[in-house]
Order: sequence, then structure tokens, then C-alpha cells
Amino acid sequence: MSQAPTELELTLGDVAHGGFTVARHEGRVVFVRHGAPGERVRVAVTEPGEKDRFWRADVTEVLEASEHRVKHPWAAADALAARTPDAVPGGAEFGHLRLPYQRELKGRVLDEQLRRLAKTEASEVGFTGVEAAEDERADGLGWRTRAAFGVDRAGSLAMRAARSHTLIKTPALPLAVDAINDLHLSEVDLSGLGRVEIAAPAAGGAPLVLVVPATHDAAGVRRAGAAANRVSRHVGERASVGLLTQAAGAAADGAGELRRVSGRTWLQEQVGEHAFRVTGEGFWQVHRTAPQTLTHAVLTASGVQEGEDWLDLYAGAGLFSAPLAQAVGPTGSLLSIEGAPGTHRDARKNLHALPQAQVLQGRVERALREHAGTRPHGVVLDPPRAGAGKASVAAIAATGAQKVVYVSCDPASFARDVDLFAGRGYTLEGLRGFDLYPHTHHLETVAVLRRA
Ligand SMILES: C[S@@+](CC[C@H](N)C(=O)[O-])C[C@H]1O[C@@H](n2cnc3c(N)ncnc32)[C@H](O)[C@@H]1O
Repeated sequence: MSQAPTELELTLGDVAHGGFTVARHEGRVVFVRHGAPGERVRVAVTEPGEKDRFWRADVTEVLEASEHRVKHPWAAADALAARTPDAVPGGAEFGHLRLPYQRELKGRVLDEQLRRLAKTEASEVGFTGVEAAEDERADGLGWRTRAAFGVDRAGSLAMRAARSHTLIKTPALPLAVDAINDLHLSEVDLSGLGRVEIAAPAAGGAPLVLVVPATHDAAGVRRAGAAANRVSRHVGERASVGLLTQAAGAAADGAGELRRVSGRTWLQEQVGEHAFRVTGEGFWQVHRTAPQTLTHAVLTASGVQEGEDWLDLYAGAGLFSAPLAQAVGPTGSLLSIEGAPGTHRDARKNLHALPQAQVLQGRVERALREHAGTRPHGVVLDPPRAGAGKASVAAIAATGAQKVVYVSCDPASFARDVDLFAGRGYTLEGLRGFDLYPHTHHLETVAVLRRA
């Protein structure tokens, strides 16, 4: 049998979920990174199995360029200028395309997922294209208020290449807000650390730097403690520093330990008139203006009125719970459900001044069991990337809510859930898309479903 080729010349077809364009070679599908629909390109096949159903490939040379191709705004992430196309940090895979065209492609992916998984046309439910976040910069940079870095063998701040364990030294991240880059953590010896997470409050104030040991044995934690002290000396009063002694998500789940090294272990965020405390690794929207963009979209989509009863599921620190509780007022009610214990504790504090808000900790699919038949006026849900799934959709439908406002960061799980809701009598009635992740393939949607 002949060997699979390592190099091909291809004409690229349309964009697919995940940020690839789809091409064909002798009947086989090839998922290509760093290209654009319609381009004629040379690619390196990265996973060439002769028996594989599809291959993956990276563009190495553009033979006929798309009119939407531009110079990548982050030089280090420019795959065509790199030594090899996989030697670029992940997280800016659409940077070689004009911003409006990035949004057009995201809209096409959303439309395609809805057609395929929910037999629904986005344009039939009022979708008019992916909108920019409120107050977006023209260059689409400087938006990340949360950034996660690795640490390379030399102890330098680094980022992982997409679909790879390769770490690439990253002195600055142009997608991040200045407050993150201004800490210049690339100047610190980070040996002993496996991960560094930086969160900067969108409204200003000291960022929080969380460091995670490379290994979690006693010696590893000691080495990480020494690195945390070096970070703390470097940032001084400019940032807080904390040491997370377990793997990703551990502190937010209550299983890990977050040790204060200097400053405080939480951040204060402000959205409109509501203040939010967010502890450690607790969830908060990543784009600097995502909290207000989504709050406005959710309140508009909900049509919430004084005196109504609403549920906010997968509520995080209460970003939507607070304005919803305020909108229903003392004669209405708002039930906020969040799974992670640490984030739930934040939500309790954040909603303390709103007695109409009840805050529950637990998994949505279980916590909702007691609410079957309670007939709230509406439900807001904002699940993680995997979506709500069968059990949660069934539990939400069992409440008897007339209206569901679904906030999603993944068009595939969203489309699958729309189909699950359809099976429970809910019809998709409205849909907006937001580009809360410029230069990446990700998008956020806010949808309205109504019980027939
Ligand atoms: C995408 S975030 C949304 C949070 C909030 N709406 C916001 O915008 O800040 C999803 C949240 O769901 C929580 N979560 C994940 N799975 C859950 C489950 N099965 N039940 C309850 N909460 C869950 C996560 O801890 C996270 O806080």
C-alpha cells in the first residue's frame, strides 16, 4: 500500500466547527488549519494515516490567497511566518483573516450546526450575523482579562501550540489586556511551575496571579512555593499572588487548596451597578466587555418583568442572577444554581443584598428535581462548553417554564440541545451571536426558546 503523502496542493472549501476549512483529496476529507475558504494552498499533512477516514493538515504556502487574508496581528502566532506551522501558540487561529470575515465564518458554522443537528435555519429565527462585543477595539486585540500560560523547560512563561504539547516562549500576549502584559512575568524564573493563570479585573485594579506546581508531591510544592515568592517579589503591590496546590479547577471545586502568597485571593468585578467577587479560579467571562454584552442580551431576550419567577442555571458568581433578581424585584423570585462550591460561595456573597434571590449549590440536573412543575416564568442557562445535555434539558422542561434563554459558547452542543428541547416541546424563537473571542474560532450565542 502506498504511503500517505506528507505534502499536498489543495483548494479549500468552507469553514467547519473547530476553526478548520474542509478540503478533499482523492475523496478523503482533509481538515486544514491556517487557511481560508476558496484559497489554493500547499499543506503539510500532520496526521497522515493511510487508513484514516480524514486527515489533518496545516497550510505551508498560499498559492492563491483569499481577499480576506491580512497580516496576522500577533507576529508569533502567524503560522505562515513560523519555522513550522505548528510552532505557533494556539488561541489566535483566525488572526490571518479580517475581523468582519472572521465573524462571517463563525455565523456560517452556527448556521451549519443548527441545520445539521437541529434541522433549523438560523436566518428563520432572526439571526442576522455575529455581532462585535460592546466597545470592541477595531483591531480585536487587548480583550482577554483571563489568560493561562504554561512554563517551558527554561522556566519561562510560555503558551501551548494548538493540538500539541509543544510550549512556545510567550513574552507578551496581544489578545490580553495591558494589565496582564504589564506584569512582565516573562522576566521571572518560573522553574517549578506547571501553569500560571492571570486574571485582571475589567474595571481596573490589581490582577491576581495564580501559580500551579509542575508536580504535586511535597518537593514539587516546595519548589513552586519558591517560584511563587519570586513572582510576588517581582510584581510587588501591582498584583496579588496565590498558589494552587492541585490541578486545574481544583480550587473552584473545593478539592484543591488556594494558598495566599501576597495580596488577596479574589478579584472584584463591576458590571453596571452590580459588584461581583470572584475567587481564585472561579468562572468569569474572559472578554473585557463580555459581562455587560451578555447581561444586556440576556435581559433583552428574557423580557423579565417585576413580580416574575426566574431560574438562573450554571450561574457562576451570579453575573445574570443579580440583574435578573433586581428586575423581578421583591415581589418576584430568582433561583440561582451553580455547581462549583467556591464559585457558589461567591454567588452567595454577590447576591446577599437581594433577598428575592435564592442561591443553591449543586448539579443542575439534580438540583432541579425538586422544582418540577413549579412553572417559573423563565429559565436562563449558561452551561459549560459541553452544553446542558439530556438530563438537564429534561429537568428544565419538567419545571414547565414557558421561556428559556440559552447562553452558549459552543455551537455544536448548543444545536444538539436545541434539538433536545424541541423533543420536549420548545421551539427556537430568537438567536443572536457575539464575537467575544476575536481572532479565535469561538463564538457566544444567546437564544430564546419558547414552549409551544
Ligand atoms: C459558562 S459558565 C457561566 C457562568 C455565568 N453564567 C457567567 O456568565 O459568569 C458555566 C458555569 O457552570 C458551572 N457548572 C458546570 N457544570 C455544572 C452542573 N452540572 N451543574 C451546575 N453548575 C455547573 C461551572 O462551574 C461554571 O461556573
